[in-house]
Amino acid sequence: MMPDTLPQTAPEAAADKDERQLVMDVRGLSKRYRMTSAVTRTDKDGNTHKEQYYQALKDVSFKVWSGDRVGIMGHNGAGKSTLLKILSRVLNPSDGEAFIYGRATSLLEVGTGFNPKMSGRQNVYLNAALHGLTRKEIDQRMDEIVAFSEIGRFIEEPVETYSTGMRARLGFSVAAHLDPDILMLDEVLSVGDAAFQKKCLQRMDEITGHDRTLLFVSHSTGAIRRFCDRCIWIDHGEVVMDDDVMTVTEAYEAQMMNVAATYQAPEKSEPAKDEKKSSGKSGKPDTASVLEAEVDGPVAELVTARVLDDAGQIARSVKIDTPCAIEIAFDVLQADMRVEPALHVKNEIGDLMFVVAFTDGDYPGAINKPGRYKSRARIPANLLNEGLHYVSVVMVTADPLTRHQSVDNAVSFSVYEPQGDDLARARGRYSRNFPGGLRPRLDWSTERES
Ligand SMILES: Nc1ncnc2c1ncn2[C@@H]1O[C@H](COP(=O)(O)OP(=O)(O)OP(=O)(O)O)[C@@H](O)[C@H]1O
Repeated sequence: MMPDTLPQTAPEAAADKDERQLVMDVRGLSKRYRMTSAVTRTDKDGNTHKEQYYQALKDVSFKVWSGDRVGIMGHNGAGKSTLLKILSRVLNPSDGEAFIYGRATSLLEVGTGFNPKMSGRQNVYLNAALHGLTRKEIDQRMDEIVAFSEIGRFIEEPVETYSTGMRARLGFSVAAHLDPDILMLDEVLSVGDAAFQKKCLQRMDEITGHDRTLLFVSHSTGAIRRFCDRCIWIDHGEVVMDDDVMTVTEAYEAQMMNVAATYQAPEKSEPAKDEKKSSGKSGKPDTASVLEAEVDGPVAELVTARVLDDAGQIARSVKIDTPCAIEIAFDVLQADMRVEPALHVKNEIGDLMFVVAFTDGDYPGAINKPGRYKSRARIPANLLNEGLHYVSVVMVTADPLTRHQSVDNAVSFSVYEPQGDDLARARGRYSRNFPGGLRPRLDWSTERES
């Protein structure tokens, strides 16, 4: 069993990290679920075996210090919710311990703890009291909790009449006003409507800004980057990485989503890899009216491609409000063939976002000499939407437009939105996820006319 309140002076509590207080000490947590019937499971090495028990967590250990904003991510069924349930004391571990030194509030507890027959208001009293607030403290916060939840007059109705979203809104509202030292949230952003998400996020900012601690379970690298500074990656019940948020989310995207910011042409003797198919006369171009090459021998060949950030460093992830560049090196192999590269940019579900033709007026290839050329195309800040982007490189010659080589998904990168100035990031006051492939920031000017 986990202590409800804290041993305030655990040995580790004195051994602060950067002078900060230890607020959570998770030691060797394991969880085995007993299955009602034996099931066949496939482990991460691809071996299948029959099991009566399912090991959802294996020897999970980590420490959290005050002010840490920890994202917990992993594939479906990785064990994230199981971990959060144990930390929220909704579930007992099979092995190990989790000490919490501070007042922890979990949306899980608050939301699932509602009594369906009681009104929203009664549930607020009940839940807030269960978390140690006095009647006077609850009275002081009640209006704010109700207003924040946007439940309106339904606050007097029984919770069983609420939609899932309303329940989640009230749950978050109570959790967020309990003044917790540690706030634990499980995909809160996926429930409730999108406008409410923004309020939750702002509130998370407010309440995590003052040395409060956040544990946030999510599938979304974007959400974790926005709200966390550290990330724990759980895979098949085990911690595979625990580091700063960019290091972990980039590694996650590289492994789980094949994001790769560099491309190197295969050795001549090797066939091209499937996922980065290099095609000459075969393969379909993304645009119509491009002729296939009819000349003898290769005309041009992509040698390397890289995604670079604003500082010229290789980048697998790029902030939405900073420019980046696609840099390619290519060989022109025949004289008098004015080779020009083009870029095709797709989003993570494979929709073509746009094609960029070659527009470098100073291109030395205009003199038609064979040789190696290096070219950079700069993608402006505030153009792409959040999410993954895959860049294919195509080598063409004009008149008639002929495609000589196309390297599908040569490089990829993710665009993410950190916290900060919404007006500078084309977000304005729009709280939802932006639909559409692009998210340009246009210059608006407004005058009063009457
Ligand atoms: N009560 C239960 N009995 C048996 N197995 C369970 C039970 N609860 C969860 N599991 C199993 O434990 C594993 C981990 O589940 P958990 O919900 O913690 O994963 P998760 O990482 O939160 O997944 P998701 O991202 O899909 O929500 C899953 O394989 C799940 O099927």
